[in-house]
Amino acid sequence: MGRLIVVSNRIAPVEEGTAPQGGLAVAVLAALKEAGGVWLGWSGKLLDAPGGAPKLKRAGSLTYAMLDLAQADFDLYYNGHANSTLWPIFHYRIQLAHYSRAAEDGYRRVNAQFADALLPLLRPGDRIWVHDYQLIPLGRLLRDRGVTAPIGFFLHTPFPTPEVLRTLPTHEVLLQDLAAYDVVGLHTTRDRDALLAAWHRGWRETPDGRIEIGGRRIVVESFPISIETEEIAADAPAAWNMRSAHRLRDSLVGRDLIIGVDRLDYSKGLPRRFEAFRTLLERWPDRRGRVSFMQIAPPTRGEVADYQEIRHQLESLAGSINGEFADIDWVPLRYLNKSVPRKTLLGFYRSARVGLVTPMRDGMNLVAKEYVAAQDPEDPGVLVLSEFAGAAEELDAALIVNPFDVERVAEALERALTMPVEERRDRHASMMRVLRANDIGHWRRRFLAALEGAA
Ligand SMILES: O=P(O)(O)OC[C@H]1O[C@H](O[C@H]2O[C@H](CO)[C@@H](O)[C@H](O)[C@H]2O)[C@H](O)[C@@H](O)[C@@H]1O
Ligand SMILES: O=c1ccn([C@@H]2O[C@H](COP(=O)(O)OP(=O)(O)O)[C@@H](O)[C@H]2O)c(=O)[nH]1
Repeated sequence: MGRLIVVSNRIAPVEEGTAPQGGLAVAVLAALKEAGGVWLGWSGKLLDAPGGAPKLKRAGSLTYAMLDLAQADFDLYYNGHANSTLWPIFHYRIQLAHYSRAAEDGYRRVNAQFADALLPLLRPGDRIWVHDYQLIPLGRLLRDRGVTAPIGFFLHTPFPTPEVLRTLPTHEVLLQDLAAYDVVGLHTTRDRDALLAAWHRGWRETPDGRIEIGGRRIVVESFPISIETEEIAADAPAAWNMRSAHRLRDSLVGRDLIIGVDRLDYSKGLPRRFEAFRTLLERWPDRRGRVSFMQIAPPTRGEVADYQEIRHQLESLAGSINGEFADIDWVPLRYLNKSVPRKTLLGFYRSARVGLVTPMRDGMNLVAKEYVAAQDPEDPGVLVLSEFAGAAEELDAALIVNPFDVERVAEALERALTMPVEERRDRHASMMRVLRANDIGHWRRRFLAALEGAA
């Protein structure tokens, strides 16, 4: 088996002993340690005139290749086309998409820089695994440069239905870019079906389940990303005993906790989620003084105007809910604009009676899975989950809600807060079966087996 070459916009912390954050980093690091190889990504540095070649750092059989970018290119590539055009369209927020040719040119220019940086690092027998919407053109750019190695692509966001995708003026180019890969992985069958529908009559399914398109046979499959289920379940009791978790529970003085953990992104449905909590307090006045909602929302992509806008909106909503309901000894909504270490989060999840995960659209949503895995199986909390999170396809034993229906979300919260322990245990056990069968190792092995098959 050859080396594995991973390319993603961000790479996991390079410092020795730093724990990787999030499913992607955990899975990619495990795969790279197993096979040896290279992880190419943006260095996190923006320079006036970057050198071109990535900085290399070796860690055993793994080489990190870190590419500096020019500030002007980064604005067009990351803040521009990736996060102001593709991200909103892929999350069905077409009114928020701001397409510009200049931004798309910048996006393609940076993808070409990634391709040029990767070429000298490749060896015969390598397999290449490209991640996410920031790098869709990369596979075709590598092919143009003569690379014949198998190249797989995994999309971490949803893939929109054809009518929504058509709002991207250059969607045909994007579809051709995707067809240049040997394996295209998506989170859910819904995303896979959307991609096949967008390719409309240009493909046919072969008897072995592959897709023949543009004279090539490729794999187009759903590979739902997951978490380190056993590790999280094993670590959660100790995390529950950490000082931070004790401080949280002490501050609750016996009140129930509802928890939300999301990047401060408009796709996560936070304004309606806050409104649902307000509705809970309005319709069930007994809940006042007896339940607290803690929303952890680290800021993200702060240079993009729509992210600044959602931040202002939430500050105003949090203020208005607390202003209306807070008492001298109770603040209903705790709204934190900071990131919390993942280990600490496990203790918080386990302390919360309800995990509230209500994105308007989300590729997967690992927080939903982490919340479940961190629960005490004897006295588990309840997951309230949006039907528009990829995780809902697997976690159907959660209380599934439509996040556009604020009243219903409030009703689900009330139901979760009053759910008998037997029902909570049953639902939890059912979700844990799914999370054990499809953990992060399973996800990685399935994708790599498909890529190996292409080789
Ligand atoms: O790199 P950023 O711009 O700071 O954003 C962080 C990541 O956000 C997105 O995450 C997605 O991947 C998760 C794991 O597959 C998935 O559960 C979630 O639903 C997605 O939103 C983005 O796709 C990544 O590229 C970003 O690095
Ligand atoms: O303050 C925070 C907020 C989030 N996370 C982690 O970031 C990841 C978020 O992944 P998810 O799929 O839920 O959403 P994304 O941010 O990738 O869209 C999860 O592993 C969280 O545990 C974290 O470590 N600290």
